[in-house]
Amino acid sequence: MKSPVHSSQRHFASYLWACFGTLLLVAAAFMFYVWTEKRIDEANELRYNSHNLVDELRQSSDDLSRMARTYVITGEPQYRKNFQEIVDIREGRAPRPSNYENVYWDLVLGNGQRPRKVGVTVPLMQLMRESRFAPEELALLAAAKNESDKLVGLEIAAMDMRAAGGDVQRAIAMLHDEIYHRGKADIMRPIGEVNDSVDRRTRLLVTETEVDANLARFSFMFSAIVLVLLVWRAKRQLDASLGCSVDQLQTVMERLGRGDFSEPLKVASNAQNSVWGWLAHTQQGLARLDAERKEALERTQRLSRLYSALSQCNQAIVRSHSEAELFERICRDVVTYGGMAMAWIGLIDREHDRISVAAAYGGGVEYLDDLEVSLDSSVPHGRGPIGLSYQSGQPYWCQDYQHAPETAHWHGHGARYGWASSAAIPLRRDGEIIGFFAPYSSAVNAFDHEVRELLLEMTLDIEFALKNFDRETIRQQADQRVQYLAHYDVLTGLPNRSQLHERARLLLEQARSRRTPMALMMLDLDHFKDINDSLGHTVGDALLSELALRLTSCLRDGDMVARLGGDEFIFVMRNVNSAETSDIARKLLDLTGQSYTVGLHDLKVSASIGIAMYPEDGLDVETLLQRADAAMYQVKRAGRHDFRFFTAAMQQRAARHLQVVNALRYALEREQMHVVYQPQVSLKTGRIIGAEALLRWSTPELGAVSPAEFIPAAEESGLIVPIGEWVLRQAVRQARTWLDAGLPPLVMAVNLSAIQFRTANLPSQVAQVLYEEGLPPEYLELELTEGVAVQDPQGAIATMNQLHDRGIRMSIDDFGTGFSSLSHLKKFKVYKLKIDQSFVRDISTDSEDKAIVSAIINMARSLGLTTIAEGVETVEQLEFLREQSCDEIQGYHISKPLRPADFEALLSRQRD
Ligand SMILES: Nc1nc2c(ncn2[C@@H]2O[C@H](COP(=O)(O)O[C@H]3[C@@H](O)[C@H](n4cnc5c(=O)[nH]c(N)nc54)O[C@@H]3COP(=O)(O)O)[C@@H](O)[C@H]2O)c(=O)[nH]1
Repeated sequence: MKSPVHSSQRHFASYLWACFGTLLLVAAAFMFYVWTEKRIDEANELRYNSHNLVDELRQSSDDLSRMARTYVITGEPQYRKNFQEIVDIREGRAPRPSNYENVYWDLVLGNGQRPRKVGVTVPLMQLMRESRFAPEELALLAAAKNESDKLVGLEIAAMDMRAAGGDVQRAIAMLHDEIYHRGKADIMRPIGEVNDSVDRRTRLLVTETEVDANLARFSFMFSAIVLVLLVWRAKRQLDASLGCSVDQLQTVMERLGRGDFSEPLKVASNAQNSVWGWLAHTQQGLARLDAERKEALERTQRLSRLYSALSQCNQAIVRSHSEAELFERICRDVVTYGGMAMAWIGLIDREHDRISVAAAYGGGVEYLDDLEVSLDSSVPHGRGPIGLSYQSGQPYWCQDYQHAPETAHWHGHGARYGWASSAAIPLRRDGEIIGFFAPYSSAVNAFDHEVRELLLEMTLDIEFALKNFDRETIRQQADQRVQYLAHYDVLTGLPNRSQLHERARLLLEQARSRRTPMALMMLDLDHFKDINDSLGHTVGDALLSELALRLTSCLRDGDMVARLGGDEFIFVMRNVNSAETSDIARKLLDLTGQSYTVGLHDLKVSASIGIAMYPEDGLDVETLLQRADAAMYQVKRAGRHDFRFFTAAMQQRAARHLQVVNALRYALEREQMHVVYQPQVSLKTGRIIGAEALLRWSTPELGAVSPAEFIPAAEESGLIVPIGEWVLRQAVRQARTWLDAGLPPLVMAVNLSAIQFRTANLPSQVAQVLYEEGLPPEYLELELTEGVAVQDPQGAIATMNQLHDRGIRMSIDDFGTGFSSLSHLKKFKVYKLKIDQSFVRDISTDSEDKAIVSAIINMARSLGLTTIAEGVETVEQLEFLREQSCDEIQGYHISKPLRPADFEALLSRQRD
C-alpha cells in the first residue's frame, strides 16, 4: 500500500531542515555574541592591566621616595633594603611577588614574613612592552621611568649620605627640595598622559566591540524567534502528519507491538492521509494478517493434532492384537489427538447390504446405535457420504455437514451433536472395499488438502495393519497347527506322546493328592504291520482312525487315550481298581476285535494290552509307561490278543531283555555263539536231505540263552545283521566241509530274519559268502518268514528273483502264522513251505489244525511247492503228515539240533 503521509512527510522534513538551519544560525549568532562580549572583556582587561602597569611605575616611584626618606630620617637599614628590593623587582633582578601592582609597602611584614608568593622575575618595562601599549604611550612611560631612575640616583645619594653619618638634614633636604619635586613632577606628567591615552584607547575599543555585541545579540534573538516559529510550524506539520497525538500514537504502537490488532482505529475524515490514518489502515492489514496467521496456526495445530493422531494410529497398529482393538484405538486417537468430534469405522455387511459399526468414539456415538446407512443408492440413506464413497470407490468429503444435500437425512444429528463436516474414506482389503473410516469435525471445511492427505495416509496405515492381521492370523493358524501337531496325532486327532505326558502327569498329580488309584494301559495291535504292508498305509490309516473312534467311545469323563505312534495307544484312567481296569481292558479287546470295513476290505485285528497300576507299579508317568509296555510285551510273547497287569516278574524280564541286548553286542567277538544243525528228512525216502542251521548262544553271566529270546532282541537292536551274516558263513562253511568230507550232499537251510532280508545287496552278499566258502548255491536254502514280503512285496519279489537267479533256494518258514498273500506267494520264487510247528503240535488231536495243515499242503502242491512240517515229535504226527503227502519233516522225532560232529555221526549212521 502506498503510504498516505508521503507529502506531509516531505513538508515536515522541509520544516525540520529549516529548523536545523535556523538552529545553526542561532548557534552562530550566539557564538558571535559570546565572541564580542569576550572582546569587550579583553578590552577592559587591557585597560585595567595598562593602568596597573602605569600605576606600578608611579607607585614604585612613590614607594622608593617613601623608603629613601624614611631611611634618611630613621637610619633604619630595613628601609634601605626595601628600597633596593623595589628597585630590583622593577628592574627584573628579583622575582616579583604575585599580584604585585601597588603594594610595595607590605613586601615584608613586621615578623619578617612575606605575605605573597614569589612570581616571575621580569623588568617592569618589559611587561609594559608586552602589554599592547601604543608606541607613543611606551615612549612616555620610558620617559617617566627614566625620570624615576634619575630620582632613584638622588635618593641613593641621600641615603648614602645618611649611611655615611653625614648631614641628615642635608640628606632629608635632598629628598624634599625643589629639584626632587620637579623630578617627581617629570615622572607623574608622562604617567598621567599615558593614563589618559590608555583610557581613551581602550574605551574606544570597548565602544566598538559593544556595537558588534549588540549586532550579535540581535542576530541571536532574531534567529531564535525564527527557530521557535519553525519548530511550531514543524510541530503543526507533524501533528498533521501523525493525525493524532504522540501519546495516542505511542499507546496504539504499544498495543500493536503487543500483537493486539483487535480494536480498529477511528480516523477523522481529514486525517485519512496521516500516520494515524496509515496506522489504522495498517492495523486493519495486521488484523487481517493476524487472523490469517491465527487461521494458519489453527490449521497447523489441526494438522499437528492429526499428525499426532497419525502417530498414535501407527502405535495402535503396532500395539493392537486384533482388528477390533485396532479400530477402537484408531477412532479414539483421531478424536483424542486429531481434534475430530467423532469417528467411527463401519464394515460392510454384504449379506444385509448395510454397514455395521465396528468401532466408534466421540460425541454422538449413540446415534450409531440405530445407524441408518445403506450402500444402495436408491434409498435416501444410501446417498450419504458413505453411500457416495462406496459408489464412486473414492473418499467423500462433506465440508458443510449441516447444509449439504447429501447429508440431509442426518441434518438433525449434525445439529444435535455439532458436526460441521464429515468424511467417508473407504477401507480396502486386497483391493476390495470392506468398510469405511468416518471422521466428523465440528468445523466447516475441516478437510483441507493436508488434512485429507493425512486421513488418507492414516487409512492406508489401517489397511496395512489389516493385511498384517491377515498375515498374523495365518501365522497364528500355522502356530496353532504347529501347536496342534506338537500335541495331537494328525491321523486320529488323539493326544500324542507329548500331550500324553503332560496330561498324564496332571492326572497323576490329582490321583496323588486325592489318594486315588489310577491305571495306565498300553494297547498295541497284533500284526498290524502286516495290514499296513499288505494292504497299504491308506487302509492301515483308515483302520487306525476307526479304532481311535472306538477307543474314545470307551472313555469316561476325565480319562484320556493317546496315540503314541504306529498302532500303539495309551489309556490313562482315573480312580479305577484292577477289577474295573480288567473290565475296561476286556471291553477294549472286544471293541478292537470287531471287524472294520475299509473300502472293499473287511478286516479283523486283535490287540495286546499291558496295564500298570498307580501307585503299586510306579509313581510317575515314565515308570508306569515302561511297565505297561513290559506287560504288553509279555502279552505279545504269550501269543497276543490278551491283556496283562504288570508284575514284578515282568520287570525282571524287562531287565533281562536289556541285559540280553547288552550282552549280544559282544557275543560274536567273545565267541559265545555257535551253530547247531537239525536234520530235515524226506518222507518219501526217509533220508536226511537237509539241515537247518540254528544259532546257539551262551555267556558266563546268562548261561545258555534261547534263540526265541535273543533272536527278537537281536532283531530289535539291529544286531541280527552281523550275527545273521556270521551264521550264514558258518553254515555255508559247514556244508562245504561236509561235502568235502564226502558225506551225502544235503541242503543247508539258514534262517534269514526279515531285517536281514531287507539289507541292501543281500543277494550279492549271499553270493559272495557262497563264493568265498566255495559252496554251490543249490546247497543253500534261505528260510524266510512271511513277513519279509508283506512290507514291500515288489522289493521282496525283486530280491527273491535275484537270489533265485543266483541259484539259491528259498523257503517260507512258519507258514500259516503270518499274513501271507496268496497272490504274492505265487510270485515268490520259493520252492518250499514250512508248516509252523504250532499247527503240527496238535494235529493228532485238533481237527482244525489237521484241516489247516492239510489245506497248506494242498495249496502248496497246487502252487508247485514242496512242504516241510517242523516240530514233528511223534509218530502220529509223522503218519498224519505222510497221509497228507507232506514232502519233508523236521523235529525231535528225527533229531534235536546237533553239534556238527554229532550231525556228521548221524549222517554216517544213515549212510551205513
Ligand atoms: N534268524 C534266525 N533265526 C534263528 C536262528 N537260529 C534260530 N532261529 C530262530 O529262533 C527260533 C527258535 O529257534 P530254536 O530255539 O533253535 O528252535 C528251533 C528248534 O530247536 C525247534 N524245534 C525243532 N524241532 C522241534 C520239535 O520237535 N519240538 C520243539 N518243541 N521244537 C522243535 O524249532 C525251532 C526251529 O524253528 P524254525 O526256524 O521255524 O524251523 C526259531 O524261530 C528259529 O527260526 C538264526 O540263526 N537266525
